[in-house]
Amino acid sequence: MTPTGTVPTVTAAVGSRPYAAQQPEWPDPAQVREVIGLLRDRPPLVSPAETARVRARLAEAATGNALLLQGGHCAEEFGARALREATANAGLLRQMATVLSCGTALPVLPVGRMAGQYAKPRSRPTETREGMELPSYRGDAVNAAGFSARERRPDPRRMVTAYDQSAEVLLRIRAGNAVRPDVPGATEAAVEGPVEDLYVSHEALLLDYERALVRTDPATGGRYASSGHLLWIGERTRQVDGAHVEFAAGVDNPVAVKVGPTATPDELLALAAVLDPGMRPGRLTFVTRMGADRIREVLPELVGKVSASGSPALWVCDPMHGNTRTTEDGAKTRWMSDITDEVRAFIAVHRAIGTHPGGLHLELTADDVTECLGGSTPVRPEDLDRHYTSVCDPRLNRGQSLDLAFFAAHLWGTH
Ligand SMILES: O=C[C@H](O)[C@H](O)COP(=O)(O)O
Ligand SMILES: C=C(OP(=O)(O)O)C(=O)O
Ligand SMILES: [Mn+2]
Repeated sequence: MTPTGTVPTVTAAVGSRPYAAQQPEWPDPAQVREVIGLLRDRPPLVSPAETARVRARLAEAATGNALLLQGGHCAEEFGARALREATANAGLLRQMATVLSCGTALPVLPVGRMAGQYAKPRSRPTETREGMELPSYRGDAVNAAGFSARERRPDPRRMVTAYDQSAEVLLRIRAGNAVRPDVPGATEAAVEGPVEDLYVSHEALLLDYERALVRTDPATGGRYASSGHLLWIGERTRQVDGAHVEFAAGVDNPVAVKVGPTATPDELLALAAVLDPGMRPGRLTFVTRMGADRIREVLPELVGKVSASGSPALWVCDPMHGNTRTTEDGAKTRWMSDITDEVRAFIAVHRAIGTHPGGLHLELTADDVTECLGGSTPVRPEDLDRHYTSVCDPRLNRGQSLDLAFFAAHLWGTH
């Protein structure tokens, strides 16, 4: 197996507007304008009060008094099956949060990669199979995963479906927040306990969609992104002078930035200055995704210099994206041993510096998939094609997710 590397895209300014990396090539600009108009008229998916609540909870994590548990699909899909999965995944995240909270004696904020995770950055603009070259799949908000010219053609009307599907997912999550059916023994009275309401997050990648859903907070007059509570900027679009950072700087939501092993302290200091000039705990999260083989070498200097600058950024570990490997058959996978090793190193680095290891960011599903390898009921290389359904990156299945929650609870509690 070979490691799958990532290289941040180089930006180039176009006119006075910052360059937006990783955007689809929409075939019909008039249709894009029409869709943007439709989205501008839709009600907000999340309220400013909810986003402010998430920010306050993240501020507690940033000051060492809570943890963030972010998780869900790499790429959500449209359709009824995905809605059932969203309910199951929300239940799994709540269970994991309970495990982590009991093991660490800290409140754990569960945040789904859900209700908006429909756009994907890709390493290559096209994909070639058996001599046929087509545009890469960029998430259900852009095109379809099937390998035909019709399915891969970017269709802006999919952004309206992304909005509608997000609204459906949110309905289910809100219902779960009210009754919490998936936490064993949970009753209305137990809601006071370690399980928090679940909120939603996604990568703010598709700027036509995100910009169309920016709303004004009637209480403050501020601008906020109404597409999700917590938005993040990916490793491939985190250029400090790029359009994604400009977008995030212009909204009041809590924002996160993915940070890979090629990041420099100066890049993170510049991002902190642009995204969190007021140094307000809860506003900015750095999600580090270094890879088990690089984290010990790369993370200490980044954390050391950013925290020495006075930035109150929350630090969270994504042990998935630096540990992707491709099998000889071309399937992307990840080993539980690499994932747990990166989490262990993440905690050790923060403990050594005296900063707070503030949580986890995971790709997972409650379904019994065979996409990541290992675990207490191990998935073996020969199992991979038995139930591999991800349209993008390999996810932990239910058992592997719970394994990781128990492992992390133990590590956080003892290190
Ligand atoms: O999360 C998704 C992937 O890491 C990202 O889209 C890159 O995947 P790719 O290398 O298959 O394009
Ligand atoms: C693309 C992703 O991550 P990253 O930007 O860290 O590569 C992702 O979270 O699916
Ligand atoms: Mn992914």
